[in-house]
Amino acid sequence: MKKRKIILTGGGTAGHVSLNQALIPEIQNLDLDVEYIGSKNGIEKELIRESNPDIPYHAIASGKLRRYFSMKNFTDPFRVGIGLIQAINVIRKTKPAAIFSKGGFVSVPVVMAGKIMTVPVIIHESDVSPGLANKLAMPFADHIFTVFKETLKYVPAEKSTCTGAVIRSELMDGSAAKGKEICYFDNDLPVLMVMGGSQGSAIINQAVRDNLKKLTENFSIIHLCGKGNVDESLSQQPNYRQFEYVTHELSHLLHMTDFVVSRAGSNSIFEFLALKKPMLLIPLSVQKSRGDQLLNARLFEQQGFAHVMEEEELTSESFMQAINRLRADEDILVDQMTQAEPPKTSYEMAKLVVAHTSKR
Ligand SMILES: CC(=O)N[C@H]1[C@@H](OP(=O)(O)OP(=O)(O)OC[C@H]2O[C@@H](n3ccc(=O)[nH]c3=O)[C@H](O)[C@@H]2O)O[C@H](CO)[C@@H](O)[C@@H]1O
Repeated sequence: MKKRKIILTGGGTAGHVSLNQALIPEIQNLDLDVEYIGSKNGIEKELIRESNPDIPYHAIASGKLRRYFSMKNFTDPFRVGIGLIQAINVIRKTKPAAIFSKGGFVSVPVVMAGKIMTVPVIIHESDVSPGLANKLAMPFADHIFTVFKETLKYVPAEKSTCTGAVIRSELMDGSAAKGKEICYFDNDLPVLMVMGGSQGSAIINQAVRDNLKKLTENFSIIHLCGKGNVDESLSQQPNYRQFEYVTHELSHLLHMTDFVVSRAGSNSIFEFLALKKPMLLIPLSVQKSRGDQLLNARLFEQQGFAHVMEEEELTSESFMQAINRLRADEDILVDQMTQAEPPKTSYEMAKLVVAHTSKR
């Protein structure tokens, strides 16, 4: 008998893809097929091809929805229109039982196409405040899942559920010994991981490199610095390893990590929470974003899971002070994190998604 199928969509940054990557094998285990709609050149194409090469990937045209002036603002609506027609064609051919959208610009025409073709649409919002793409998609959605309960005040309550965070199961199964093999650190210093979100953060990279001598006297540093941001002149620096972006290695690196400095993207911070890593969060500022990371970070701080430093407060000196304070508060932070509600597994989340599919 032909299996029912779910179309997943989402892209632009890894934060809009990583949940989908985790859900794909679980949905397959629940005996449904999965196909993906993403953009032609976005990070989702690369990530899905690498983690789930067995599923069909349909590339559609997508336009960015900018809040600022750009000449592309005049051409991108046409691209969104083309994307909509392409998504309708994919849905017509594949006849999915549901569409699950993780957000990002490419997901908007897919969600609209789902509504037009009367396919149940579920959207997922990871941040406290919904992103622009999800805001546009909400009227077309049958159901909305949120990670934070605080998000329920920004979304239509009658069709929304707070599910809590979902953690990729492989992240829980890392090995510190394998992490040590990857980094070949030759000391017993505590390990500090620096992650500037999936794309790296110029301002955090600078703060680390400005303080590298002092930092490496006290820590071994794993620096996830983003594509194109490796500084080759530092490749021989003792106790310091740089990576543009890591995939399957991440679980091992996290298991050997004692402290984290990070942006405050929703997926990352819940991963650190699940693994009980004391974290210093430096969220993207309101000047550069809608302020979603600031809200995520402040909620973590209020619950005693994290320390927060705003970009505007970041100097070489304040950075070192904040790291020393993080180290001093290790036990208090770990204790609070131990009391946090455990995250959902990808399997539990996949079951929730499948429960919203149609019978066709
Ligand atoms: C600039 C921007 O738009 N940022 C948004 C984006 O962030 P971003 O894409 O950085 O998203 P998150 O921090 O939520 O997730 C990043 C994911 O990438 C993974 N990872 C990261 C580095 C690495 O080397 N390897 C790796 O696997 C992390 O483990 C995590 O699962 O989506 C988040 C979730 O909607 C938002 O909160 C952010 O505001």
